[in-house]
Amino acid sequence: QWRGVIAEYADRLPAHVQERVITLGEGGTPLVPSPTLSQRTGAEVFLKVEGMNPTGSFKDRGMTTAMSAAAGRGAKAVVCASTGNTSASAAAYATRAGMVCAVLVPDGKIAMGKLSQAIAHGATLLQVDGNFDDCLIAARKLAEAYPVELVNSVNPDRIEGQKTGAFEIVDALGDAPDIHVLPVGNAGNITAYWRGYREYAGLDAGASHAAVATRTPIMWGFQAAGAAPIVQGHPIDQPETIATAIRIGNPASWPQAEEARDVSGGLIEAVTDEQILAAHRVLSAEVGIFVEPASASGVAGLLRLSDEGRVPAGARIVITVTGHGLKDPQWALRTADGSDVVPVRISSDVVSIATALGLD
Ligand SMILES: Cc1ncc(COP(=O)(O)O)c(/C=C/C(=O)C(=O)O)c1O
Repeated sequence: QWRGVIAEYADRLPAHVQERVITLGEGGTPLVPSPTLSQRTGAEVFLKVEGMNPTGSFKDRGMTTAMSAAAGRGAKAVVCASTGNTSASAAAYATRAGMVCAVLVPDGKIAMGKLSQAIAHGATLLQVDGNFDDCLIAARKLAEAYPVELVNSVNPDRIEGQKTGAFEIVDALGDAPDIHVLPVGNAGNITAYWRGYREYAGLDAGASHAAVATRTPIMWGFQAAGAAPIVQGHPIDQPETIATAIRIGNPASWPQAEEARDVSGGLIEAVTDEQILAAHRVLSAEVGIFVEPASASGVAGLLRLSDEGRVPAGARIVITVTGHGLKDPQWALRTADGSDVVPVRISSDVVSIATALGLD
């Protein structure tokens, strides 16, 4: 029985998250080989399916540690800014911890699934007149001025929890992959994976443990073209993308993301909304995995680099797909040209149904 991220990796996590463990059984997510993407790219491609966490995204890895640390300090309330998944996760884990949860989200830019989760778990949700970056500034000021703990990925305990995704991949494959691919929004996750891979290779804080991996991977991060500050080299005041989870113009972990890119010999590039939606459809229609649009950004990037002949043949590649498709299901109900897919309405007689199914 998987015991959750803190119990499974206790010797690799700080003591202050272990005094009062708040867990919903997060982590231990599937690492699924993808013959479809392997054939398309000439590499050996695996998907780390983080939509299989308790609240449907990778955020749970960092929320168990951040909420446990807050509980250990006797906190009674937490706050976060969010494009949606952090708020869904914070609301669930705050409920588990018996704490009050306030979430600040960009007005009208949160996917319905995530909104319903935050409400279902009883969070106080404020739709702020501004974008995610404005929400994060407000949340940081609130936590400084009032007795509420900030659980965004600027909180180091979030990064500590999220690094366990890298541990699980090495534990499953026997070593680090050649290349790790993932979306980049606020850049906490690329920071966390890079930390996890380095520690498992016996570097940094991992130097006090026996190395599990013989190497670290090359890190490939992808931003949405309309929200690509790291790619452009400057903050984006009005970030725009249908991938609302990564609609972020001024990443909180910007320097750390650049360090992961540069030290690993990797890259951070942009993919268009069209490429993201095409990858989203490849995943659901050919691979069998349903993700929310932002989560397909890494697959979109890998497919583009493959088309450009930039994917090393035979490379072992892991792509983190970060959130479940149920978070933002509208994108499965639209065709490529944006028209709505309406399920066929039909009478109940079996002949009509057989005809509609092309069976007769
Ligand atoms: C599905 C999904 N995929 C990728 C990202 C980008 O990860 P980071 O680069 O670590 O920010 C997010 C981020 C969401 C939030 O930032 C939030 O929920 O406030 C996400 O929900």
